Amino acid sequence: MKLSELTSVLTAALIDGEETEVMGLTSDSRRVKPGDLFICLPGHTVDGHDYAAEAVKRGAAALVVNHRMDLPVTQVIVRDCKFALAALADAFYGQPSHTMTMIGVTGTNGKTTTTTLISKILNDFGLPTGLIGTIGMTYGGHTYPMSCTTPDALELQHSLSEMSRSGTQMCVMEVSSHALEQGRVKGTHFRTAVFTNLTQDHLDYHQSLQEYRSAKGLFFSRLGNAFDKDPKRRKYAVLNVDDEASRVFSKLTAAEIITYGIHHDADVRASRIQIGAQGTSFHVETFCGSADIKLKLIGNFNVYNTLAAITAALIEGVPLSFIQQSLETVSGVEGRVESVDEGQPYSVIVDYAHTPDGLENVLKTVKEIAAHRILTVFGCGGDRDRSKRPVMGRIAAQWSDMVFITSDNPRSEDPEQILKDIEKGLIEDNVPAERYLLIEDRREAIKKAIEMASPGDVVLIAGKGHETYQLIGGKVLDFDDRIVAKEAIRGRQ
Ligand SMILES: CC(=O)N[C@H]1[C@@H](OP(=O)(O)OP(=O)(O)OC[C@H]2O[C@@H](n3ccc(=O)[nH]c3=O)[C@H](O)[C@@H]2O)O[C@H](CO)[C@@H](O)[C@@H]1O[C@H](C)C(=O)N[C@@H](C)C(=O)N[C@H](CCC(=O)O)C(=O)O
Ligand SMILES: Nc1ncnc2c1ncn2[C@@H]1O[C@H](COP(=O)(O)OP(=O)(O)OP(=O)(O)O)[C@@H](O)[C@H]1O
Ligand SMILES: N[C@H](CCC[C@H](N)C(=O)O)C(=O)O
Ligand SMILES: [Mg+2]
Repeated sequence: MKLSELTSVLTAALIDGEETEVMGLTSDSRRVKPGDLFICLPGHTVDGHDYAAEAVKRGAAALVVNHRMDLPVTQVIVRDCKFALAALADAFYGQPSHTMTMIGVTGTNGKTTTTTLISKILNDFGLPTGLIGTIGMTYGGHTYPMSCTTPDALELQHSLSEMSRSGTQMCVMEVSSHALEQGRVKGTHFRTAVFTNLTQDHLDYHQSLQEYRSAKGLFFSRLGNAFDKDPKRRKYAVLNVDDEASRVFSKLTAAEIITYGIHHDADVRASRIQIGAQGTSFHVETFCGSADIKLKLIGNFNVYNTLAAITAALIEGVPLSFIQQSLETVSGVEGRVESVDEGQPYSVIVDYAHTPDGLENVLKTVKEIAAHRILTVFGCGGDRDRSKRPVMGRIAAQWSDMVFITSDNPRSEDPEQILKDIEKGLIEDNVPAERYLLIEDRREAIKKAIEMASPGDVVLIAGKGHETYQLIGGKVLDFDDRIVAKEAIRGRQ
């Protein structure tokens, strides 16, 4: 593609240098191939401008910069390189989000679950639907790994173009607060933006809960308009009425607002909720009739995730009776309240709860189904929100009979210190020392919990869900809670 053709999407750009052919786009100097356009991004750790010379050495055909650099290549000078990246990626890959119907889901918890439910319903309905999120990217029956829950604009637009080329008509994706703040989804045209909930997380990155909420709010303020001559271009904001952040988001958006919830009046509202060890049932009243929903998923929080999915599917014109049937056949979401069953007389559940609210919700659910004691194994990620550690410690102790505090991706931090940060919450709450153990090695912690389980007990292993690794120092070690738990159960038998 000619540079001038590509940069025509940038209104206020100054081109300094000769016309050139652009073979590819990249914002990482280590990945530059001859003929690439290198976009210099100011990051949180380093500034991409400092790597422009390396990019040129590797054969970059031109640079996108926010100030002219003393380098012998054509330069596109823009005010905002991140905006330019999003606009150029969208144009270079042929505006793939315009060729598919895009549904995005944001919120602290429930994004993976809700996106999985929406894509299941739409695929069952015969609409080929792709999925992008924490577990990876799925379309056409294959799953591909992704770098982040929400990939950066380049990886995203490239992935969307592949998806679209394969005949995928719709795409459901998780939209993280990091992505919104960094403009990773700028240039992606969503029809529907879904909000699950907002509770504490990522306070390492966003300075306060207000800033975190503002980042989420960007999804709704950027969404677009409810009124368009073409019904396909109308925008919808699907909001959880029981979460107070929805009131803020409803004021930010020009899209049509459709609400769901349990405790307040909503367009899609659940009642008569029954939660059991085998599944959940509830009645739903919607703007398209009512139905009784039966799920194999357990937990009150999954009622919310399901209501969000029902609302998004109704917007796409899927009949409620069809949605009801499709939901009945959802077997579960990988690593979310997933049972590890080796025929043992106690239950073992692996879950991805890694926030205070997530942990409290899953523990409340376990409490409802546990015949006897609850033994919880969990930790907190290194290089992530430190303030959530004692809070999660307190919650774990409040809802469990025995707590095993252990490692969950310590990354560059000292694992022992993370365990101590969690323990502070238990000490402040005067939790007796015999009710918890600090075991740095996660394998040992899981083994110990399983050894201590009696018939009727539930061992909850939280935080890593579907993850198949443990990040320690700079190392990525193989680790899967489900496999380790199975080995421990078999070892005990
Ligand atoms: C905090 C955060 O989000 N960081 C992301 C950010 O990194 P950064 O700003 O530090 O980038 P940087 O290292 O300063 O580099 C700046 C620029 O220089 C370039 N560079 C850098 C070095 C070099 O040698 N050459 C070079 O060209 C880089 O490619 C980049 O373009 O931009 C990078 C490129 O897009 C991301 O990979 C990186 O995500 C890191 C890996 C990460 O861990 N992110 C997590 C926190 C995250 O995004 N999580 C959310 C999920 C959260 C949730 O909802 O639970 C997600 O969406 O996954
Ligand atoms: N609606 C919800 N409200 C509160 N907690 C939830 C909700 N849905 C799921 N959870 C809990 O949070 C955990 C993570 O769920 P899920 O993976 O769906 O969330 P996510 O938002 O995608 O997380 P991430 O930010 O890591 O991508 C689950 O294992 C469960 O314990
Ligand atoms: N998307 C979340 C996942 C956390 C999962 C947990 N296992 C951890 O590593 O902290 C994050 O990046 O903060
Ligand atoms: Mg997720």
